[in-house]
Amino acid sequence: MISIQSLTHQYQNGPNLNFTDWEIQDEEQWLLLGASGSGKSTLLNIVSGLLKPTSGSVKLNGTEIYSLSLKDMDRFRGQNIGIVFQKPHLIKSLNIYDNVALASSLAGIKLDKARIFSLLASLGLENKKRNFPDELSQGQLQRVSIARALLNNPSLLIADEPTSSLDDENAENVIDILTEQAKENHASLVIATHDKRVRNRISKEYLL
Ligand SMILES: Nc1ncnc2c1ncn2[C@@H]1O[C@H](COP(=O)(O)OP(=O)(O)OP(=O)(O)O)[C@@H](O)[C@H]1O
Repeated sequence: MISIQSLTHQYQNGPNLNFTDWEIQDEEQWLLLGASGSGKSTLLNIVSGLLKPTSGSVKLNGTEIYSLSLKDMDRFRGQNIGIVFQKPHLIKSLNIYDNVALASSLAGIKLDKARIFSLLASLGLENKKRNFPDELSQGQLQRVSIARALLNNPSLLIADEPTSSLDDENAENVIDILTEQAKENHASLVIATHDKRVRNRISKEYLL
């Protein structure tokens, strides 16, 4: 379970943002909606442990994440939160298998080869393990980043605008993949978007 309480963020030379309290139960799927500049990225960064809020609390499965040291926070994030960024951010000199595997070594988790193989297979990438990022399409790269986000069995999967640059068919595929993979991996899912195509697919909404 994830909860935010009395959360605020004051940017230096920027706005003071206040976030309504939010509880996400295990395996729930939510949309994070708001106009441009309303604070979606800020909230995602706070919830994923990347940006310390000015005040308030973020709890994930009973752990107050901003009470952790930076080192413990990095490890905690790697073990509990999977993030699919707008761009895949893969390492060009590593093949697809190694790019995904990196997520477990960074989180201090023992490499589980079988899990990498099964994730890549479930995302239609079993034939791309030995290829390099340059050799894949944008849609395939996005699926690699979903595999990487899921590798450590996170309890929370976060996706930031995953459909913004996709046509209708691919947007639908990515939503199917995210919702199905979250379910299969027993993770809660938060998708930040203003894409109307996504709004028809997930009913719970947090509005900024
Ligand atoms: N580092 C910063 N310093 C000062 N102000 C910032 C900083 N980062 C963001 N802001 C401001 O905080 C507000 C929220 O920004 P944020 O990026 O969270 O919005 P968003 O909802 O994700 O927007 P978009 O949909 O356009 O990506 C905006 O007014 C933005 O200008």
